[in-house]
Formats: sequence, C-alpha cells, structure tokens
Amino acid sequence: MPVGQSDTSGTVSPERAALAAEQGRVDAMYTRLDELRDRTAHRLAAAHLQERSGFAAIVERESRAYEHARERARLGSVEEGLCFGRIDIVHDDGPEARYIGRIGLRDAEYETILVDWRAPAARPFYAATPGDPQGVIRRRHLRVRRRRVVGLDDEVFDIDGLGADDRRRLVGEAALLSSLRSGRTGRMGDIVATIQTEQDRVIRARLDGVLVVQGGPGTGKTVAALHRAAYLLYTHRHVLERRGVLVVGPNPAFLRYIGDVLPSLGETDAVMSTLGGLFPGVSAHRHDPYPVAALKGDTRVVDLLRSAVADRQRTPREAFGADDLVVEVDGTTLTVPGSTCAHIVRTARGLRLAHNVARRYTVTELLSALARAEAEALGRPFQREDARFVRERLWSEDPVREAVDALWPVLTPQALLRGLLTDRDALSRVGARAGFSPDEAALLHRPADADWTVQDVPLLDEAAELLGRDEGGRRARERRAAAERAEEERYAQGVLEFTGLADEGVLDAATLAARHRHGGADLTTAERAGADREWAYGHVIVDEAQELSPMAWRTVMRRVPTRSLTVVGDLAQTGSAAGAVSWTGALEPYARGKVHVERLRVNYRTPAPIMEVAADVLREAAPDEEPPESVREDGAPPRAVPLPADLDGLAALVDGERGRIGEGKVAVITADERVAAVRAALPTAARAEELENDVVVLTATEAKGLEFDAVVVVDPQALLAAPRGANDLYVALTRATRRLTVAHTGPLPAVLRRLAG
Ligand SMILES: Nc1ncnc2c1ncn2[C@@H]1O[C@H](COP(=O)(O)OP(=O)(O)OP(=O)(O)O)[C@@H](O)[C@H]1O
Repeated sequence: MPVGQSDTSGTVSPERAALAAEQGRVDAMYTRLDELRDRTAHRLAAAHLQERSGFAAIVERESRAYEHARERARLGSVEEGLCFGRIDIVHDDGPEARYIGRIGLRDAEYETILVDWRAPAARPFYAATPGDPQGVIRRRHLRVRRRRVVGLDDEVFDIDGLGADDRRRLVGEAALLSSLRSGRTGRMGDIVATIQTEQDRVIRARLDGVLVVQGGPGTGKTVAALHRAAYLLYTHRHVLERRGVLVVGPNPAFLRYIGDVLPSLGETDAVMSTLGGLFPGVSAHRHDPYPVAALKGDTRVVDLLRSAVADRQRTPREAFGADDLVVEVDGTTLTVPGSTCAHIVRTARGLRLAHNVARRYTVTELLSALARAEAEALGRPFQREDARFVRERLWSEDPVREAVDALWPVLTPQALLRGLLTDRDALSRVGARAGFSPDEAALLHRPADADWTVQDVPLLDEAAELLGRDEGGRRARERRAAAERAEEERYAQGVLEFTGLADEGVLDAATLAARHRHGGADLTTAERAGADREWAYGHVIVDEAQELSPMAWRTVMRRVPTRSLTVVGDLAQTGSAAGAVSWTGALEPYARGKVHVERLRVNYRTPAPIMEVAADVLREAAPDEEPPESVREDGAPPRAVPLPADLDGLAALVDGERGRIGEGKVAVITADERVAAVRAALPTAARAEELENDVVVLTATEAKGLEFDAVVVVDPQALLAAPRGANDLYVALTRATRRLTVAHTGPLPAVLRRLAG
C-alpha cells in the first residue's frame, strides 16, 4: 500500500505507521547531516581565506583546510542510503533502538543518532543470527530513497522481546533479495545494508597476517574485500592512512567496475592497480601466450635474471674478445692485464651487492688500474696521494668511460630485460647457465619493438632488486633530504599538537610536511605510493588472486613487508598459465603459519538453475571444489541454441536477450581466438573498456570478476579447447545474474548436456 493511504477500515496500516515513525528518525539524521555540511563548508571557506605568512601559519592553514576538505568529501559521499538499518537491543534498563548507517552522527546534545557500520556497536547488525542473537531482538533494514523511507524489512530473533505495538508493525521482504534483483549498471555498488554474517567475518578479520577468502563465483569475495578495505581504513586509520592500502585487480576494466565502491563508502585513500601497473613507468595490458606466461611465472626465472646480470659483468675477453683492457688516452696507450680485470670482476661479484651498487667498486678499481698503467706508460712513479685526482681525470675521458661501461655497465631493469629477451644468443647462453632447455630459452625471444606484457612486470621488478641503484651522490643527497624531512616533520608535529589536530588523528606530521614540501599540492598517500616502487603498503588486497604466478607473488610481497594481506579468489576459476593450485602452496613461503583461509559458500549472483549447469563444468574444472549455493531461485531456465559456423543469427539472438532484460546489461563471452569473429558479427557491441554499454563482447579472461543480467556464451567448444578451458567455461557461465544462453556452432559439449532438449 502506498505511504499516506489508509486501508479500507480507515485505520492506519501497521506498515505505514512503522514507516512514518522511521521517517521521523531519518529526517532528524538528514537535518543533522545538512547542518554538518554547512558548518564544514563555512570552515573550509574561512580556512582558505586566512591570509597567513610564515611556515607555522601556512602549515596550520593547510592542515585545517585539508581536514575540512576531507570532511566535506566524507559528508558528501553518504547522501544515498545514509541510514539503512536498526537493531533493537535489550538492556537491563530497557530496550535500545540503535540505527546503523554509512557514517556515525551525533545530535547537538552529543547523543548518538547514527552508528557507523564499521564501529563495534554496529557489529550485531551483521553478526546476529537466530542461533546467536547477540542481544538483538529485532534487526530491521530500512530502504530509503532520496531521503524517503520507502520500505522496511524485519527479522525477529526474540518475538517476546518486542512490545505489542512493535509486534503489530512487523514487516518483511528480504532486503537482500530485493537488492540482488535490481538490474546491473556496469559498476559495482556497495552492500553496507545487506552484508551477510559470513561476509562480516571476513570484513572485520584482524589486520595482521594473510587472510585468504576462497569462495565460488558470486559469493561476494570482491565486494567483501572492498568493504574490508573501508573497515580497516576506519579501524586502523593511524597506521593505514600513512602507508596506504593497495588493491590489486586483474585488469583495468575490472578496476573501473569496482572503482565506485570505496568512494561510496567515503574512502579515497586506496591505490588501485593491476599487476601490469605495479612497476612505476610501465603500464602493461597485453598477456603473453600460455607457454611463455607459464615460463615467466616460474621462479626459475629468478636464476635466469641473476645469470643475465652476471652476463653483463664482463672481462675484456667477454666484452671485446681481447686478452687485456686497452684504452687510448691523449695519445698514450694504457693496458690493464686481463687477469687484473678478471680479479676485479670476481671480487666485485663476491661483494654480494646489487649490480649497480657494486659498480662503484668496479669503476674505482678499474680506474686505479688504469692510473697505474698510465704512470707506467709515461715512465712516472705512481703517487698514491694523487690517485683520486687521476681517477677523476681518467673518468672524464670518453674512451675510458666506454671501456668501463662495456665491462660493468649501469643497467636499468628495462635495459637488462629488453637486452635479454631480444637477443637470441644471450638467451641461449644465459638460459643454459640457469638450467633452461634450448627450447625454453628460444620461447622467451621476442621482437625488439614488442610492448611489455603483464608477465614481464614481475621480471622487471625482480631485475630492479638485482640491479639496485647507484647510490653514490644520491645517498648523500638523500641523507640531507631525510634530515630536512625529519626537521619539517618535527615542526609539523608541533603545529598539529599546538592546533589540537594531533589528537583527532586526521592528519599525520609526515603527510602534512610532505604537503607543505610540494607547495600544498594535493599529493595524497595514494599518489606518493603509486609512484614509488619501494613503497611499503600498510595492507594489500589481491583480487582474482588465483591468477597470480609465483613470480607475481614475489612482486606483491615486496610491497607489503609486514605481510598484512587479504587474498581473494577461487581456485576453480584459475585460467592463467602459472596461476595458483593451492593457497598454502602459494602463500606459506611468505608468511609461515600466518595464512588463514575463510570460505564463502553462498552465491548471491547466479540463480540456481544456471548454477546447476555451471556445477557440471566445475566437476571437470576442479573436482575438489564444492559449487556455492545460490540464494536466487528466480531467472529464466538456461538454454542452448545452435548457430551456423559463420555466426549468422547471433545478432538477432543478442537483440532478443537485450529486449528481455529491459534496463540491464548483456555480455557475449567467447574464447580468445573467436573474439574477432564474434565482434564482426556484433559490430555495435562494446569492448571490455566500456562496461556501461548495453552489450559487451569479452573473452573469458576479461569477464573474470564481472557480472551481467544476461550472458551469451558463444562456442563453448572453443573455450574448452584452451589449456584450463573448463575453468574458463565455468567463469563464463557464472557471470549471469538472470539469463544464460549457450550458442554452439558445433555439437553441444558433453559437459553441457543438461542444456540439451
Ligand atoms: N551481502 C550482499 N548483499 C547484496 N549483494 C551482495 C552481497 N554479497 C554479494 N552481493 C552481490 O553479489 C554479486 C557478486 O559479488 P562479487 O562480485 O563480490 O562476487 P565474487 O565472489 O567476487 O565473484 P567472482 O568469483 O565471480 O568474481 C555482486 O553483485 C555483489 O554486489
């Protein structure tokens, strides 16, 4: 019944009475929100207007403005769904109605009128169950649209605990199901109002250690991981704001798909990256073919890279094919015996320093040897006290530099890897030393103009570790800069304490000092972290983590020395060549005894009839994994449709699906080698980059993590033919929230026989 109407008996219905009562409470919350917004806007304007000079005054103005701008953004992000829940709890001194929302609010008398969903006081809203009600007698979901309370959902744990009035006003339509039925938009939304108990356990798990969330498709792993990020940033803000949280996702389309969730929860401090984006200065999207990816993902490439670095540390014989090092300087020929050079290279290697760091030693020793050679050639005694001056003079000579560079060059990770992968001889020489067969070494060869691949990124990162940086002048500069920074931070801390902002924990001294250093520019933790390969994050979340190779894990782990991670994935969906087959196998080496696996078992996405089809495929893809249980029974029965090889009729089929789902989105998913043909048959369909489009064509890899109202899987046979093809088909089938069609050009694969007839 619409709000505001009476039933035929003329009395107000219990539902309407309950709605009206809740509307009063919600109105009060919005009124308070508006007051706070006005106050913050005024304070921000006032802070900007302050004319100040001097470091302390500018820092104070900056910190105030920063605090207000942040608060304004936070208050601005909570308009829709400010309050979404209520729990009634019995205390000795009577019942309490506790309202749960996106942020906490207090009224002018400082009484709590809304509890932040992440606060401990909100926990029973998510954790109470009939078996363990945690003092809750009723949980109520409020559906609020544009500040109007339009629906209520009640779950009662103790009917006797409710007063007679409340008992009459009970209403109930599952909040969860109604949220699941809404059409997809191409962007993931938050689920604060309907977090389920098993997800809540994941979200509020401890910060330390490696939490693995294993769960089938649609069990809310991604969405729970993002809510966990928001929870951790709220609960451990002082640690995480400074170090940042990194979220690693499988591809840019996926990152865009999930990109609204954290901002909608008022959090903007997380860094989002694909694996291909983790190495600053490189942005890799392309994947290597399966066998190449398998090789590059194997930790044997660490030896290959070590050996590639050693290959660039040469004797004159290796570098020039000559016995000795011979250099012409000002008409004089300087000769350093090959044995001396070999000794220098051997000793430099023995230092066990990174290549570019050890170069300092090599250069000094070679220059000393050349200085001695020069004295000898000119028939002069070698004066030790002049050595430094002579070395500097020789170092300014081009032939000397060229010769020394040929023996022990400065190397960037890019130069090392490009040099190796584009040189067949180097690959076979270096490969043999690292235990690669000639075929394996040859497989790694690629043209000079090829772009970096996603699989190259862990290799670049590894190379960066092996090469290190020439610290010489930089170290002195850095020491000076660090001393200046410490001084600025001490000053900023003083200002924070003086202004009382230190206790509020809104801004730390390092951030404040850094902002001042950068002329007050808005350099956030996320921006600083994203640009620094050696940044140590406070927490890292890895989604679709089953795809990461052992080499990729090394790259991720370097970014989180504290090993505080949330690892989210499904071993049954592993499609990549060197992806995980066991979580403990992949992670225990990095966090012995600290890996904890939680399982999510309920599928919120795929209706049961579609999941039954997928479960047949799962038995083939990963016989040890249990299919998740679908909460949704609704949706049209899945079907199989034969198509001719030229895909004639596909466009009409997709059009039909589009018509049937109304507002939602359609995905057409196929194998890598069929994607061009499918795109040709559907010229107006979009690609993975444009998920907001009504119809998108994707490969199974691109579809990972995404969901659509209707899915058309084209050519299941081609999907199955790929290595780990059953896993890919499982991924494709489980993307649908309402409708599934399998369009097959050959015979329907046996594993899909349930769809026949
Ligand atoms: N508690 C919940 N309330 C409302 N919607 C939910 C809830 N949990 C999950 N969902 C919805 O279910 C869908 C699937 O969630 P999500 O993408 O996080 O699953 P996943 O486990 O990461 O799946 P996959 O393994 O296929 O990537 C999303 O639309 C998500 O919003």
